Amino acid sequence: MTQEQWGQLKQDLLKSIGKNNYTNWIEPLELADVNEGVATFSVPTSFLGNYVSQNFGDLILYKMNTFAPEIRRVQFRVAANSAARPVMASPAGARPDPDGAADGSASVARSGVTTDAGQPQSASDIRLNTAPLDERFTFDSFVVGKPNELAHAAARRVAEGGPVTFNPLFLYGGVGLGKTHLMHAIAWELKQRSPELTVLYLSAEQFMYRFVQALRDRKMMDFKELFRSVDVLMVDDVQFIAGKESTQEEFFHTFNALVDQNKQIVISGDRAPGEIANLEDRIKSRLQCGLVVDLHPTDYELRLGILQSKSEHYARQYPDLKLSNGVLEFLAHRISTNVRVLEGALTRLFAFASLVGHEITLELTQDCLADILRASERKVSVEEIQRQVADHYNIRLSEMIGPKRLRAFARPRQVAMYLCKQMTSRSLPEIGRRFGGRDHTTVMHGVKRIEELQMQDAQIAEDLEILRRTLEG
Ligand SMILES: Nc1ncnc2c1ncn2[C@@H]1O[C@H](COP(=O)(O)OP(=O)(O)OP(=O)(O)O)[C@@H](O)[C@H]1O
Repeated sequence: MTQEQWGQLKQDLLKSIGKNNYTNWIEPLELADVNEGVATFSVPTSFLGNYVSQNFGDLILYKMNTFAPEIRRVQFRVAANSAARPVMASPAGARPDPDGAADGSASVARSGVTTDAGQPQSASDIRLNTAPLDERFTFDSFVVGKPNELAHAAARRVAEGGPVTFNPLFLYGGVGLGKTHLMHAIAWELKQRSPELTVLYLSAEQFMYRFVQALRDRKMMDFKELFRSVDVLMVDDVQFIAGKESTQEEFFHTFNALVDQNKQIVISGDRAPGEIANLEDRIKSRLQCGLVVDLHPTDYELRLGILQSKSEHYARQYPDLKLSNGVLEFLAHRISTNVRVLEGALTRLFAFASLVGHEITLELTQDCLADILRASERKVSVEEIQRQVADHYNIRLSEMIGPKRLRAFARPRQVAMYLCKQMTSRSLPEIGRRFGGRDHTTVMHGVKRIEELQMQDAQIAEDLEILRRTLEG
């Protein structure tokens, strides 16, 4: 593998991974040596090497193999003239610079956002496994609704910078409701508005990992200096330190030192501070000193908003794909677990539809997401739907299921069929059977008719909304 070939390969990588990734991660690499099937790259910082190894290692190896099939492995070494020093001995070495700049300074990183992913190390010369902030997690991409509006407003307030009004900001909520997203959004915004600030974002697990490492390497002074010299400290998933006494102790001192200096702290947890078991009382009370805000479980409107926003993104990515009316509504109704699951469902749906080159219809959605839908299925039965709809329209159950085609019965019947299709995972033939043994094409026609009507007829749209809410309990 020659330097010239590596040059060509870099151009190839630029096309595959985009300019930003290329500039941040590939440009700083130098091909140092290829020996006995191992290609060694020299990197300016251990962070960069570790990140590239994890995220692009396979791709680089794959592409190298097109020139040099004998290469079996790629590895990354911190350049001898760079600071190949323990990360904690020199905080700047721990700086995962999203701009990809080589870091040669020995003081605490300024104008940078420092992040840690908290995974174990993968190479002996790389002390910390760090990761940049997720580019997707910004305020722009965060959809605001009733359940998260307070948390969002508080996060915005902190992200504006300026005098610290509440310290700490404590964000909590269940799995996948946007805590990490908001933390990253604050960090991005601060970085943009006040590049001179040092913002340190890390998980509580990573805090512990660094602490333990510092103890082991007798670098506690450096550790303390790093954590006490930041302008903004953000610690994700604080519940992790529960039950870990020495880490709690150190966290407590760090916390106090920063509050004394009037530095902003943002913490997230999976529950309110007072409810985290095995967390020292003095820490609980410190965490409650500022503003504690809750990300509530999503409601239908928020889920729909998030789906709409994400599907706009996919529409740009897959411009030829059509999305039928009612699909997003269906998903927002049926998947109420958390946003992560909702996002995963949409990603799979678009990827699948683009593979088969088919419009995203309700049928395709149900096929493609059968497992997710089953897992989050509400216990609404066809019978319950029929009963509720009959009640709503003041007709008898026997009239709804019976053979009469009078409009006064037929329309409620179609509404009920539509709701069965939306709210249960029953197939069209199954639904047909439960509506007096009707054919699946009759059900399909009914479902289509209601899909059209709800766009044109406000009364039908309202009926559907009321019925859904009642059925969801
Ligand atoms: N309001 C929202 N608008 C847009 N995307 C959201 C929203 N809430 C959550 N998400 C997305 O859902 C996914 C999960 O969110 P996030 O990782 O922030 O959850 P979390 O609360 O930190 O979960 P965990 O407790 O598992 O750490 C992310 O991809 C995030 O972008």
